[in-house]
Amino acid sequence: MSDIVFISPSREAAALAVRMTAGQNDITIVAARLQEGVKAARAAVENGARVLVSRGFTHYMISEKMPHIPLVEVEFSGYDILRAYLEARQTGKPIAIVDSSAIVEGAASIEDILGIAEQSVKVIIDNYQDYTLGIERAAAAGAVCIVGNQAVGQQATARGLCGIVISSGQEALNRAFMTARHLLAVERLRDANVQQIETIINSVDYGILAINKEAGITAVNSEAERILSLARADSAAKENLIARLRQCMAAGDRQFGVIEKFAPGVEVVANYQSIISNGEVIGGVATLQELRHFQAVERKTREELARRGRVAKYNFFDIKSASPAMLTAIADAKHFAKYDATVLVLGETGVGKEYFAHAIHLASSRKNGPFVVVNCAAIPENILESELFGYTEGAFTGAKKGGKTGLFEQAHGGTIFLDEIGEMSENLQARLLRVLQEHEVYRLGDERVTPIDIRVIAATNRDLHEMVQKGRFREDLYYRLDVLTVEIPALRERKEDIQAFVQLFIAEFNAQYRTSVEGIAPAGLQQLQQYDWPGNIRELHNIIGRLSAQTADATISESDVKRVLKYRLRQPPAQAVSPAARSVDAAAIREALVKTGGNKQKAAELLGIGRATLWRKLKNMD
Ligand SMILES: Nc1ncnc2c1ncn2[C@@H]1O[C@H](COP(=O)(O)OP(=O)(O)OP(=O)(O)O)[C@@H](O)[C@H]1O
Repeated sequence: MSDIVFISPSREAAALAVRMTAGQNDITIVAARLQEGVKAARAAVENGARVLVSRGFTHYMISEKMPHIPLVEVEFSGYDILRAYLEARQTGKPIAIVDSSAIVEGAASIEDILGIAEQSVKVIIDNYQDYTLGIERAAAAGAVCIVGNQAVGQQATARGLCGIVISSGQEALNRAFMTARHLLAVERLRDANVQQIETIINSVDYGILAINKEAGITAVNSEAERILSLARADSAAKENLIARLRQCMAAGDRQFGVIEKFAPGVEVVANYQSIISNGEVIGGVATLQELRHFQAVERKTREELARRGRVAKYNFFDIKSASPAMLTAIADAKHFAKYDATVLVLGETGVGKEYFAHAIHLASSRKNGPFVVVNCAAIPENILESELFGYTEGAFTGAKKGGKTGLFEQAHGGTIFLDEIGEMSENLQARLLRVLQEHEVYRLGDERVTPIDIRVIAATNRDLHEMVQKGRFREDLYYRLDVLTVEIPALRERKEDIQAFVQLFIAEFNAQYRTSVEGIAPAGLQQLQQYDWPGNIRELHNIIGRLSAQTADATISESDVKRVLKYRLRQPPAQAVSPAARSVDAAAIREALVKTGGNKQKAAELLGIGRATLWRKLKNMD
């Protein structure tokens, strides 16, 4: 079956159409009239016909019974009527035309041309069932030769009159077929559009349900069907949804984020929106998403942030102490967390400044935002600048295609932790000051400013005040940073915490190394408490790691501890020493690097200092 089907009420027209379309297979011709014609039309559509063509009352009946199918009417042309009249005139009998108003009115001008207008009878019939009546009226008016459509012609002949059939000629059929082909092209275009829209609405991961002005559903995607089927009373949920949508349409507005309870345990976040065309509400569309989907997305976002190291891991629960100085620091930090202001964390290397930064972020209103850690000493200055501020494509040789978002921008809505702020170059200090003052950043190579909403937590083990006096740190930046200050005491000032850390770290390494160390001998603990801990908790952590790996027994003995501490580069001093004396000197660094074959990570561990601290010190060594 072709896409176009011509249901021809007349056999002659059907035969003509077959001749006309020979060699083309886009039109199928079926000869059938009236009820049979409708049946044939139905069968054609069932077999895939997209456009129908018909004529006269058969056309009229198909259009009545199948209003949604594109249907073209073969209209008689002036030639067709003229041909019928010429044939009628040849009989020499009184002529009448019996047909629909369009044909009868069209015939009037032809009668004028032929000069037979005066004597001919005109009968208009508006319903195909009226044609018998029409013929009788024509006969009563004295007509013998009856011109009309196929049904009229045949009926007149059957009544003993002379029936002349107006049959569609080539021109009328040509015109009808051209219109049908054009309609088919439009249909195909519409199919493609519908297909495209259907694919789009089915590819989104939320439900879409649209209705027209009369509340008839015009679109529903598979996700909407799935969500609706979750509600056991499926149709009730749908009714409810449509009622809500109609309310929204009546007001011509939209409602976003409405939580609807569809069924026990099934909550849906719905958005309702009116569809407005030419200032008139012509429908509405609802989008639906299960609440648990949002929760999953939020979880995924957090996981993604965690994967990229953009999430804080420690909170105040992880920072415990029995030392009064430390308890003060914790209380200060908890208090400051509530204010959305810059915090400066001071303390020697390895005291846990970063732990504090994590905890402050998680106790603040920004806890769900990103937490970005930047170690200003670990990254060379020019790289640090592009890392912090980002750059546009082509900003410098080697700039990544598409540019890069800076860490300040990545921290938007959250906190950026600038560790080792004392190591920042003057240029970067100036740029940071601007960020703190203006709350905006410029990417390298870009004129445009990007507003950002971040909280800065800065940390240093340097004496910033002294650096300001020596002109090595900007005074204005120092005063901006030194507002909410937390000072973390060194481990040697809180020896009461050593035992708890030892237990904590033993458990950590047991899990990591699959060992089963149970504890430490009191004399061993005493040794640890006498040690100076220049590398603070980080150093203690490393020492316990080594002891856990080396100890063969369940308990770490005094001699184990002594042996490990003996290998420390600096022996524990008898009493507290000045900060200058505590610092790891250049000779010790060289020795550590020699011992570790130049491995900086291992050298830092051996020295009990952070890797970043080692890099910084190396930078300052000649
Ligand atoms: N509260 C704590 N609980 C457990 N371990 C801790 C704690 N605080 C610090 N540590 C240990 O000490 C190490 C150093 O901590 P952190 O990085 O926070 O110190 P820091 O003061 O920022 O050091 P640096 O100045 O060298 O950057 C951590 O990796 C961890 O092993």
